[in-house]
Amino acid sequence: MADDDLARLAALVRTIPDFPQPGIQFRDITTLIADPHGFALATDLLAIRAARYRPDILVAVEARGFIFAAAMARVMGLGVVLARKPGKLPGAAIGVDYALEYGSDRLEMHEGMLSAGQRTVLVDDLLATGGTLLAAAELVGRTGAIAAAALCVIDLPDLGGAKRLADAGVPVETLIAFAGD
Ligand SMILES: O=P(O)(O)OC[C@H]1O[C@H](OP(=O)(O)OP(=O)(O)O)[C@H](O)[C@@H]1O
Ligand SMILES: Nc1ncnc2[nH]cnc12
Repeated sequence: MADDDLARLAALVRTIPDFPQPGIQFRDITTLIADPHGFALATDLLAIRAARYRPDILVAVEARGFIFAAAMARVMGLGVVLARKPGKLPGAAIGVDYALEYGSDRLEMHEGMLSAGQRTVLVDDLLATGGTLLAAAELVGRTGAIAAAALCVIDLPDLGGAKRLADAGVPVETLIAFAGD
């Protein structure tokens, strides 16, 4: 993977200060998603890395994780299980509450979507504190399936998410990082 490619991806992410609250540098990936070359490049690089973990299925985190996971799944010939924000899933679901860089939230997954021993790769757009992906990994673990890795486009390394996930036994791979916020 060329450094130029990664620099191109980083340049497509827009930074919006003080959103959603003062002091947060919001890394807006919508500008990368809207760029056809940037989106294809990010998706292809994530799919190549995800394949190394030999997943049977991808687990996508709402909302922007859905976009990347869907495109990766097409490249990889896999399906996608959705980890959704509360109250969205129509069937019986399991849920995990978690803390965010700002506030708190909950992820839910339909029961019966994963089976014991199945290998999953978790997909989201951005890793900050790691709370969201830890919650997704906990949901996967409750089903008996394996969270083999987590893949994101962006890492905010100052918030320590990669270490929290590694400590929980889930290696994280990211394409680009923004530090010093
Ligand atoms: O590593 P963490 O500290 O958990 O933060 C990362 C999460 O934050 C963002 O989503 P957000 O919670 O803003 O929700 P949204 O995708 O529904 O907008 C991002 O898309 C990740 O899912
Ligand atoms: N700084 C940030 N930018 C974009 N998404 C985020 N999710 C959590 N922290 C974020």
